[in-house]
Amino acid sequence: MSIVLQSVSKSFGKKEVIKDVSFSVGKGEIFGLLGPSGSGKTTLIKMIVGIEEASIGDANVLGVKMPDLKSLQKIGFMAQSDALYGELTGKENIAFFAALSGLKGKKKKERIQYVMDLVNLSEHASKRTGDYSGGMKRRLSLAIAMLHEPQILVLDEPTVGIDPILRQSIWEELENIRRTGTTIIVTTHVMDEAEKCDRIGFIREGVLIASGTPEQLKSETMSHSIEEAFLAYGGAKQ
Ligand SMILES: Nc1ncnc2c1ncn2[C@@H]1O[C@H](COP(=O)(O)OP(=O)(O)OP(=O)(O)O)[C@@H](O)[C@H]1O
Repeated sequence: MSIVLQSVSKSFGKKEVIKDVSFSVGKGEIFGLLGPSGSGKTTLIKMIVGIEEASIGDANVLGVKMPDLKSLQKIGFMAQSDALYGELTGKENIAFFAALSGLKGKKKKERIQYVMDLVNLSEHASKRTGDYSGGMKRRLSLAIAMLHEPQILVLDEPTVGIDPILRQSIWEELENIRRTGTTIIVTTHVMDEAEKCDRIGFIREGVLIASGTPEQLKSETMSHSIEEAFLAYGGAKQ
């Protein structure tokens, strides 16, 4: 298993925002965390990346208990807001992050070209990112998260603010990345995106109320859609 959460709880002060959550994600799997705003999705993935530490329980990534600095090499993280330098071009931004991750010379050049092609940004590489559209910025952030060939890709709402056509293209990119054996965990509150995941976890008020393949979750609740299934498990309206 690439990611294993065992009875993880997280409190901020007296407020427990994650309550006894357990799930695991296998190599090459796309796992979606679905739940309304404030349900705890970001906090869960921050514990997987090691930005937050579980108050109780263990978050393990590739067999190592997080947080663990060395494991960061193996994880690509795309946060909810894009951390780009608006004055720099797409290529300069990506070269900056490539240098930070220790890539050099020919390998660096090759990786930059590869990830820029993967997210369809090569022809915009010389434009200032300050002039990029929201979707282009998200795609550049995705390219940056993938630069160092991470075994695990953690994406917090990668398609928020992106139109349906671009969203489709990002999902096609995720499929391509997964085919290379990369494990992907993604948060969303878009129901039709959840259908594209191999398995989904429904989160409500810090509790994992159900998990399984989209088909399982729908058939167990005799639902026609993921949204219906979410409501049937007791999830709140989006
Ligand atoms: N550093 C923090 N200190 C205190 N409370 C926090 C902190 N981070 C998150 N929370 C609280 O934890 C709860 C879960 O937040 P979280 O950001 O994980 O939700 P989310 O499901 O990712 O929401 P969204 O979809 O809006 O990003 C919220 O009530 C939030 O206010």
